[in-house]
Amino acid sequence: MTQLPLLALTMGDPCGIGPEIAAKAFHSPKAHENMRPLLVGDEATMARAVETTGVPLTIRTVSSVSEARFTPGTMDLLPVSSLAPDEVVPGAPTARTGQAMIDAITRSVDLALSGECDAMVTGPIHKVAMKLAGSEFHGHTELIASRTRATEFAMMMAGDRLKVVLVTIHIPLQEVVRQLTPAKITDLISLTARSLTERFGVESPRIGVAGLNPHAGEEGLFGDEESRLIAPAVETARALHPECAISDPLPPDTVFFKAAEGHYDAVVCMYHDQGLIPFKMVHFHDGVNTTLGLPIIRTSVDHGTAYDIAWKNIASEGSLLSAMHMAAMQARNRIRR
Ligand SMILES: NC(=O)C1=CN([C@@H]2O[C@H](COP(=O)(O)OP(=O)(O)OC[C@H]3O[C@@H](n4cnc5c(N)ncnc54)[C@H](O)[C@@H]3O)[C@@H](O)[C@H]2O)C=CC1
Ligand SMILES: NCC(=O)COP(=O)(O)O
Repeated sequence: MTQLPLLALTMGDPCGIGPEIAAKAFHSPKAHENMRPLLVGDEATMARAVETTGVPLTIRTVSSVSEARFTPGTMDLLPVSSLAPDEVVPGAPTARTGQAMIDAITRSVDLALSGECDAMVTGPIHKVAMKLAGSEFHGHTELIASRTRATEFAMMMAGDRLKVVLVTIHIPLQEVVRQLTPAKITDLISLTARSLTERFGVESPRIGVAGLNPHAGEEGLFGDEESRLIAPAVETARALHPECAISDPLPPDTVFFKAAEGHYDAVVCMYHDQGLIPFKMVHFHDGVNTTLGLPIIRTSVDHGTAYDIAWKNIASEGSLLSAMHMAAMQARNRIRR
């Protein structure tokens, strides 16, 4: 990469806060520090977002990436949909608004796969809107993995103090134990180790592994998943990654504060909220969601569509700016290696 990393940003669900935070982020001087952002989305929706937020930003539509100029004060926008203003009602997604947000994602994936951009950064989408548009996928992670033909992928939530990676993602709690296997846990630890090195530049990763049960099972008194599933997975992962320090299954109530104090580069978590509750307590306004294991770089905001405050000019663009900077950082690390 001879130039600054080029990022394709999706506007997210038009009925949520995505367009507003994109307008605010593009207006921020931080959006042009060491990167070149291009918005992929809907022109009329973005024009309304600029008006709603009151940011002095000129929208410049382009028909290809090569036409973008990346001038501060200007948003280069590659249109992929043409929603009429009255089609976008805050908090009320339709099949058409859902399709518009999906089209922005798929176009950005294709730009990243073809090398026309160096990374993609996604705005928040609503899972119901995906369903209304007829998508078979629950969220970005599954859609992007399918389009890039990735078979081994994972959700990492990343911030300066805490990084968590999830063995299981969007499934009911009662399914979690059924879906945990030593092979799945080993693969996830292994993907975390490789990604910390390749994407984050950590040469000898220190990985904390959370247990599942209170007190990590308390020697079998409160459950045996630690000894039966997690400890064997850790042993295999240690043999595969002698360069890493991988913990035993640790009590989940203390592993996160130790990680936030710098003892671990990432914590492997057994289920969604085990990782996301401590993560959002620490990093709600600057945290990033990034997908590991893809052939492209993808980061995202850590929050959702916030329908309750959509189009009210309240939403913070902090997480989106962090996601942009993390995408640029990963793109630079990939080139360096
Ligand atoms: N990256 C993505 O696309 C994500 C999408 N989602 C999806 O978003 C939808 C709504 O999810 P919820 O659980 O309601 O979470 P949410 O993050 O949309 O909202 C939770 C609370 O945080 C507030 N909030 C969220 N983002 C904010 C921001 N930037 N500034 C200020 N306040 C903010 C909201 O107003 C609300 O009170 C769901 O469909 C969920 O699956 C959730 C997380 C990430
Ligand atoms: N809890 C994170 C979340 O729901 C985001 O999912 P995705 O759209 O990034 O797959």
